[in-house]
Amino acid sequence: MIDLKAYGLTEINEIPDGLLAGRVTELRRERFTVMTERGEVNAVLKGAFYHTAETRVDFPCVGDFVLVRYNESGDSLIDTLLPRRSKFSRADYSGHAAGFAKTILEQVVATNFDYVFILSSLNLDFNVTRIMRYLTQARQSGGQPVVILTKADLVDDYTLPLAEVAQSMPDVPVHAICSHTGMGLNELEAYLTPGKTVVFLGMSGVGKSSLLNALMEQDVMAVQAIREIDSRGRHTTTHRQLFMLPSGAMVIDTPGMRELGLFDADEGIRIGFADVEEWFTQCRFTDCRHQSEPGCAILAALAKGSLSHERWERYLSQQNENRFVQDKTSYLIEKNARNKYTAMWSKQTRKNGGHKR
Ligand SMILES: Nc1nc2c(ncn2[C@@H]2O[C@H](COP(=O)(O)OP(=O)(O)OP(=O)(O)O)[C@@H](O)[C@H]2O)c(=O)[nH]1
Ligand SMILES: [Zn+2]
Repeated sequence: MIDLKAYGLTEINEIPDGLLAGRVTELRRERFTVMTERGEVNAVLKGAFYHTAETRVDFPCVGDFVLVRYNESGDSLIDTLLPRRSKFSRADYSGHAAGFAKTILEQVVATNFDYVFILSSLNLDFNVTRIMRYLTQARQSGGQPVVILTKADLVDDYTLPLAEVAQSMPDVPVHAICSHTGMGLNELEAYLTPGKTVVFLGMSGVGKSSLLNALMEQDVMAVQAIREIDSRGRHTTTHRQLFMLPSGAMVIDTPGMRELGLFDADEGIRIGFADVEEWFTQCRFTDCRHQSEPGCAILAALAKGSLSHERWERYLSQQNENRFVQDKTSYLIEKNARNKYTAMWSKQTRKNGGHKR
């Protein structure tokens, strides 16, 4: 018998006959893995979910507590979604579920977590404003925010950024860690107690997989460098989405949670490149692609030298990854613009005898 308290189930009213309480540990398409007191079961939703759900918000996701009708010889049936104490959701434009949902505006990506670890890297792109924006998001989710400054080994002195965060958000705990050496991980033990659940929020590359691996004491997630080499995708070792740590705490890591980080990266770019985006307001056409349009303020600024080529290129490439996640069409338009621009510029550079202007 598995005690579901270990999985974070706190209170439960009387369970109707024939049903078992459980927690969703994995979700792929419409197939669920649910941990129950009888162990892990495969489950699908009972039909009523599809008939009565207004939006996908009403569908169970990873982290949810549910009641299942246990089936010994096949799929169990998820009968009831229990109330959530916290959740993260994202806008969903996929339309996959259009057949049974009227409006798909929100897709829940993780629920019933106790802590939101806001990860931010101490090297290059350390940015307190961005951390504050994540903090707002974390507070709205219902989880308790904790700021984690990663890659402490890459800076000479992390006490300054640490103090800066502490001063800007006095009521939020902040810790500096290094997942490679294990430095600072002991400070996280206070949160990672049995039955507690954590989610990680933060931009791509801040070290979410690395921290998860360090806490799991084994490689359950491929970190970026490895991923590029074997190109087999993110989940090389396991497809688990709710991880039980050796400490008895759990980490929810769903693709949707990772996308939240990317969405926010867009705002980070907007702030970091406000000077570039300022030019857009001066283009003659509001839908200017800044390629060859007449009256394009970007092209004019580039020609005059009031906007440097390097900065424009950096802006375009930073938009890149983020766009791809948000909207594949605009990503392709952007990519096209970038290629054209690079080709044009290198032609020009060659004309100038190899010197970039
Ligand atoms: N020096 C140093 N590098 C680190 C540390 N943690 C992570 N990294 C490196 O940072 C890169 C990104 O790490 P990941 O753990 O894949 O980052 P992520 O947040 O999971 O990225 P996404 O999967 O894109 O969301 C990798 O090259 C890691 O080796 C650290 O503590 N110190
Ligand atoms: Zn323009």
